[in-house]
Amino acid sequence: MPFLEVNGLTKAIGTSFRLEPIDLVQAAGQRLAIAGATGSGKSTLLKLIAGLAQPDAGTVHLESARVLGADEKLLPGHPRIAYLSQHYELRHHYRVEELLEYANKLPYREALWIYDVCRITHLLQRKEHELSGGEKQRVATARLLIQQPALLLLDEPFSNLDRAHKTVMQQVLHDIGSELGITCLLVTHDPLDSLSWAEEILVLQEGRRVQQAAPQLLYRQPANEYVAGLFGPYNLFSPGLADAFAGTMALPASGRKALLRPEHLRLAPVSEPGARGIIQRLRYFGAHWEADVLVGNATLTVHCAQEQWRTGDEVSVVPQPDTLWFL
Ligand SMILES: Nc1ncnc2c1ncn2[C@@H]1O[C@H](COP(=O)(O)OP(=O)(O)OP(=O)(O)O)[C@@H](O)[C@H]1O
Repeated sequence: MPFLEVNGLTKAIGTSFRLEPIDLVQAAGQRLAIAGATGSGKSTLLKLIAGLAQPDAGTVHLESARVLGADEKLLPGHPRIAYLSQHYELRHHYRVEELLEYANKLPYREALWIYDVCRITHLLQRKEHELSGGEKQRVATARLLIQQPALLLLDEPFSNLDRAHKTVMQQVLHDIGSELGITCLLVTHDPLDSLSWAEEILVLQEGRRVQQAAPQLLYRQPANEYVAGLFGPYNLFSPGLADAFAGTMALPASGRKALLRPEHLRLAPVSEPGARGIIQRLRYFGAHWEADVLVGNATLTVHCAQEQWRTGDEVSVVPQPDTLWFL
């Protein structure tokens, strides 16, 4: 049996939301993320996996043993599953070391290793109110890890973090898996935050599983527009425009809509074959520029590497080979 196995997990909340039967399998050590828009059911699914809510139907097994639902136990939860909520709490006025000692089941040297992995060793003497939000989150994570879980579930670990703290948390999560051997499963409304971490991402839309795949595949070959939008900007071509582009790439016409990311298009002089258009707007994003180009009655967004273009320029929009994705 796999490390974590979810079968037909279902839950209705009120009359307006229902988590449709969800199946999922996670191997030990596999870095898995669940992504979806606000209200798509991510937290509901995570709590069901943790045994903190009661499913209407379906089962969760961890290491071959069934995880009981919240109504089947006096104290909801599972000793081998740690759950880091978005609303974790640390006791006020205590030093970090005291907060951790209280929960620690490990010899001090082993605990110190976990504090290193969580990048909090330098914070041990600080009091709770002297920590930033990102530091508090890493202390809360360490407090869970010293209780020796096999599976760490994290609800939106990157929300409300600035870029620097987000990067540290991404490194911490990576090391929790690779150095401590603890399997992590996280949920996020912004899958871009976990692209570099996750080996696989399951996407939820209105309580349904719409796609599960490696991040590269989800990014380039999304199942629908909703998945495409979760992973950043995209151009949606009408069937007519898609077929025109397909022609420039020596692909057969399909009569279907197609999707292309802005970086899969480039601007070229009109002498190059492509779709003829006029630059309407240029935006600067540090590492690249982005141009809005009017092609027929569609506005395409195109990455451009240099500052060589001006608003009003007539250009050819050229797709990169093998990037057109038909929906
Ligand atoms: N206690 C509750 N009472 C009523 N409705 C709820 C409750 N908890 C969740 N819901 C509803 O269930 C749906 C799924 O909620 P859930 O928190 O699982 O979504 P989510 O994808 O985690 O969203 P977010 O990213 O905003 O946390 C939402 O429509 C939400 O409004």
